[in-house]
Amino acid sequence: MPLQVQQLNKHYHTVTAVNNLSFEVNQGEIFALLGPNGAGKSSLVKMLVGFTHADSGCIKLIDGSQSYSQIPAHLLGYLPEDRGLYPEKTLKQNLQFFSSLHGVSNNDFNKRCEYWLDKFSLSSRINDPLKSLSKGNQQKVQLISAILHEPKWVILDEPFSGLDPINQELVVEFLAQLKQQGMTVILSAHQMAMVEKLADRVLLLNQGQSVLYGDLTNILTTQQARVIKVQFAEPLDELAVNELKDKYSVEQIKAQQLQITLLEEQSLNTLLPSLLVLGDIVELKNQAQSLHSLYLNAVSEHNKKLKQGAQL
Ligand SMILES: Nc1ncnc2c1ncn2[C@@H]1O[C@H](COP(=O)(O)OP(=O)(O)OP(=O)(O)O)[C@@H](O)[C@H]1O
Repeated sequence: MPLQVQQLNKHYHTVTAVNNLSFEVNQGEIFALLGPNGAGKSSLVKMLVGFTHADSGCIKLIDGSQSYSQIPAHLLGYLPEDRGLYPEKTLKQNLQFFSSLHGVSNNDFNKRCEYWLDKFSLSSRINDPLKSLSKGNQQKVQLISAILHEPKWVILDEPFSGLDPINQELVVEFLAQLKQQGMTVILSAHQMAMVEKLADRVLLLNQGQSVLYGDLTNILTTQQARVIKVQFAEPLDELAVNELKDKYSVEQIKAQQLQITLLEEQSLNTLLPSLLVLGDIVELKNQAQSLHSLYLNAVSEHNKKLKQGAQL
């Protein structure tokens, strides 16, 4: 396992940014860090790249026979939260500067620069000052600057931010291509539709804690089995529905239709008798879940648990 994070903690004064976090990133995968604003994603990324240090816990990266306590600069391509290129310099000068820091030869630089600028439809702007580009196009140049040296590990903090849907799709292709070339990609993002297309595995953070973690396809399939849509023959009695709401997470979609999300400790077997009391069932089926709705549910459940814990 090339990257292992164990029981990591990071505090800023009274704020716990990362709370007892453990996870692993497999070589060659696209690993998505998700979570609401302030969940701790950037704090975690800064520790992974060695910009800040954990208060406790450990990070272990294995590369061949070497072991590191962060992702070392020579293996890393990094798109930081605070973007930092030189606005007065041309696209080529910016890209050349970052490549030279990593010792990329002129020949390799020219080939890769031409290739990626073409991919992002920026070839005609190569000699323009960066500041003359739109914000989104500047972001694309910054993405290219992070990978021109073809690092083994790529960490991208919000690569989709500020991009229109067409350019978001281009970044999806860009990331898929990095994976194809054998790079391991860790990205933080708020665009669940993009993450769903791309990510092999995800870690959803809320208030510094892990809320969902694992293989994305498995998570979506498991969750689909937990969300049940039930169609009744007759409109439902309000009091009876409220009683069901005391025991289950229930959303009344129409007068004759409910959607129930089962918690981990609940099952369809125990739910069924409570449903039959409500009336005749016409149809009962699993509801496909998007990562977006899964994210909202998981964060909301976690916030409820934290609130209940605080009240005890
Ligand atoms: N340098 C700092 N000093 C004090 N508090 C900080 C610092 N950096 C982060 N925090 C706090 O740590 C928590 C986690 O912040 P972080 O930036 O890691 O979240 P995030 O998930 O990256 O958020 P976003 O999606 O908005 O970028 C927040 O409460 C934030 O205010």
